[in-house]
Amino acid sequence: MKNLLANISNPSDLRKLNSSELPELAKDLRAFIIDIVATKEGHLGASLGVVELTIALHYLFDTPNDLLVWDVGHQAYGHKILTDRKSVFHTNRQFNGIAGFPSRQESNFDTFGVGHSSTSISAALGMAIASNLKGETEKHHIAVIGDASIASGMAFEALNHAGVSKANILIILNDNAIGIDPSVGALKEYLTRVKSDKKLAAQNNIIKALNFDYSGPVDGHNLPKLLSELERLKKVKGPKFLHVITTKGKGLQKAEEDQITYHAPGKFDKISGERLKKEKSLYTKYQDVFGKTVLELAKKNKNIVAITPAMLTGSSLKLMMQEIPNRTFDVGIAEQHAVTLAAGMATQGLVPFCNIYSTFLQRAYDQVIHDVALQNLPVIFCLDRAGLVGEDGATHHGVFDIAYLRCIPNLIIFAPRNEIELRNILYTAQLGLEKPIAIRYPRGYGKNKDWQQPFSKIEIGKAVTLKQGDEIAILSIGTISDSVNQAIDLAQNKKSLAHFDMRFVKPLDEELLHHIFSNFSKIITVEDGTITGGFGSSIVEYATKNNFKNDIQIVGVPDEFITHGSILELQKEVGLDSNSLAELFSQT
Ligand SMILES: Cc1ncc(C[n+]2csc(CCOP(=O)(O)OP(=O)(O)O)c2C)c(N)n1
Ligand SMILES: CC(=O)[C@@H](O)[C@H](O)COP(=O)(O)O
Ligand SMILES: [Mg+2]
Repeated sequence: MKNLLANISNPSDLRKLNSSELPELAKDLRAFIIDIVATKEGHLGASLGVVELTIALHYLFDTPNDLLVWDVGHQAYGHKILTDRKSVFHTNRQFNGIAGFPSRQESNFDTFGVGHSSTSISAALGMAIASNLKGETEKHHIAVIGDASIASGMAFEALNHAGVSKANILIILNDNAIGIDPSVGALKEYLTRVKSDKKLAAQNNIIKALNFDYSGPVDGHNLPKLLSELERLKKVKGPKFLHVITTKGKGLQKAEEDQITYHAPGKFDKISGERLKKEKSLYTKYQDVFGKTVLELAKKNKNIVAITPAMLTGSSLKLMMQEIPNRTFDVGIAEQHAVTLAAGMATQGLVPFCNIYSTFLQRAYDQVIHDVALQNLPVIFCLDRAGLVGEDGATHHGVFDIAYLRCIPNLIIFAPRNEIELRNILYTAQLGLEKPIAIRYPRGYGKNKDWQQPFSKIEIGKAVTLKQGDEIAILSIGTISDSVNQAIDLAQNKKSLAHFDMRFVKPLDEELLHHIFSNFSKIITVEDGTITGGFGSSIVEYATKNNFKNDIQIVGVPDEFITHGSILELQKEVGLDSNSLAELFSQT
């Protein structure tokens, strides 16, 4: 059997095929995705689910002139392969390779940069309005959005606008009933009903009520049906909505059966789909330190509640969901709601642990300020994936949180040096701080086997001395202190280096700082967040305010967006690995 994909580099090649050949092409495309992701890793299930839809869209529409926007973009591997990137797809998400998400820098087929969800309808609507204003009335604008992503506030805001816009926009809802974890909420229940009750789709249809030409549900794996419905919609002007039903992981049995794991399964056998066994780590992931500790605390403190916006597995709050479901809330992709929900709970004496990846809290900034900090409500923000996250790249690095949180009054900011510190600050926070606190910790594993020690209370605003010295003071924050420790050992430096783990970005340990500034001529700050406005900046502010003239050097993430690659590669790139730090300390 000939491989149809072999002769296809871009949609112009694709459009030369007879439509009857497309199901065969779908098989080839799936096999290609599976083949590469099996060894190179990445997001799998979402792309497998939209293979037919991807082919149909590029076959029928005049991409890149017609504008196709993918929501999140983790499902766009097929799109990348069919748009000039087949030969480099093996570099997906790797350092110096192509990005894991659509990126305008990478291709003109990638009309909009994504990674965070629920932006596609707004972006496509903006493009459609621009086309109207330019008189390009025949242009098509298509947003492909998943069932979890469409439940987010931003997507609702865009639907509300699009429905009265008369813009030539087609919204395709790719409904597979799951996000990373199973989709939640009333919209999910409505969509489930629509799928089983065609009358409901035709009559009491909430999308129709918002002025869209609604069609569906359509089987998203049936190419002839998809093509004929898309052909029809191409001729309809104004806002249109196509409801497509797909199976996440389609075509790889294991991925269909275990959709949560196969969202991003790591390496697997491309034939059986079986995940390759990794050597079991002796250590625990920070997310599990959080998940296990919060569960332990919640068993004792009945006021504890926990919230996740759609990252039940990633945050490890699934542990608490399994045992205490009535106090664990997966609110879907709704970071803004998650924060204000926590604020409301706190007004009533509950103790909310609001777990949000550092990068996704960016979306709920006003809620943190206006709903939590301004009212001084004791919400406990747990910011997972802080620092460089690796292969997800620029859209996902949690490097801005220190800078964007540090300027907010009332907020305590803590970065644990290790698992024990994380455990103890979670314990301390639920004892009652009468203030909000943000606790930031990284992606991946810790380094202590026996972190499950008896709880001990952490004094707010108290730093610790990790190494005495008397010439250069190194001030670090969070888990980067490990690299600093190693660097101190490696440094070829005659000078005596002291190391302080400041722990709290806010409030700073001013007593210790006074001692440091009075006794060391040179101070180096090290953090895995942005240099601009971050922890180091807070030390410079302290020095200025107190009239200290010491030499201060800030080491951290430079003022640019950091690419994708392994965390170590990226640390090397920005000078935060132990060798780079050792070199710096040696030259000082
Ligand atoms: C603002 C934001 N919050 C959370 C995420 C993490 N995330 C990535 S994909 C995903 C699930 C998306 O589900 P859906 O839209 O249904 O697409 P599917 O994976 O099913 O194709 C989530 C929660 C994100 N990318 N952006
Ligand atoms: C696409 C997306 O936003 C998520 O799937 C993200 O990649 C999850 O990151 P973790 O693997 O760190 O949970
Ligand atoms: Mg989905």
